Amino acid sequence: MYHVKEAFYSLQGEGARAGRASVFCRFSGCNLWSGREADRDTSICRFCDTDFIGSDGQNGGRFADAEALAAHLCALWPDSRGVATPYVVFTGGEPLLQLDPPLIQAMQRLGFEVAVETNGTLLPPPGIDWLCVSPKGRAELAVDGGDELKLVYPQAEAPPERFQALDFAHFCLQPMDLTPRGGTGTTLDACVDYCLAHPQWHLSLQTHKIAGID
Ligand SMILES: C[S@@+](CC[C@H](N)C(=O)[O-])C[C@H]1O[C@@H](n2cnc3c(N)ncnc32)[C@H](O)[C@@H]1O
Ligand SMILES: Nc1nc2[nH]cc(C(=O)O)c2c(=O)[nH]1
Ligand code: SF4
Ligand SMILES: [Mg+2]
Repeated sequence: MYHVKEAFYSLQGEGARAGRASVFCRFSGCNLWSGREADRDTSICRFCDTDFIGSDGQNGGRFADAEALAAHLCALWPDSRGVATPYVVFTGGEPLLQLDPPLIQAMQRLGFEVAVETNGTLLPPPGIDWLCVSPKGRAELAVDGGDELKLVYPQAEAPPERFQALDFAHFCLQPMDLTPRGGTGTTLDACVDYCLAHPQWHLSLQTHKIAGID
């Protein structure tokens, strides 16, 4: 059984593939935070901008098997008449608590490229087409390579230097949105300064928030 908080069609807002049309599947639950505000300040990950509790969001629900969830997600992709490869982004919550080879293969049989956004604490199943890892300072990293390392910056316990020699094709620095913790704005200026001083790192803005889309 897969537990899905919500699913929607939008543009990938972040990272090296920002701007690409994508079906998002947001799984319920995370291993680094319960999702309850009362637990935020004592959790391993404390800056999360996402509600991933339950399965009550848009197009959310519980799905008995990979075929049922794959068909549900496929129906969110527009008729692109073969000119654009369908793209699904599995996120959460922590998607690697639930994503398995049958679901990856079911999406690929339907013609989708499969992307994942993970906190990097769990080993990914085989077959993922685009792996984005976003390390969290208080959590041990279990993944040492992938397509994209997307670090939310700054995190006192996760300086970029710790990750720069890992086996990733893209290194992205993403400003921390401070509003989930009751602040205002983002840490954009600090990210700009770091990327200027360390050209290995590319700036990743959360462009969906700028565009006002999901
Ligand atoms: C909500 S997480 C879900 C996937 C996975 N649990 C993870 O952490 O990568 C999706 C992405 O949003 C990033 N993110 C979460 N809260 C953020 C914030 N306050 N500001 C900027 N990025 C944030 C995460 O680091 C991750 O790259
Ligand atoms: N548009 C959009 N792009 C995203 N990229 C990663 C997201 C996530 O929450 O994992 C996300 C999201 O929530 N919305
Ligand atoms: S690991 Fe990801 S989903 Fe979990 S609390 Fe942190 S940012 Fe949110
Ligand atoms: Mg998001």
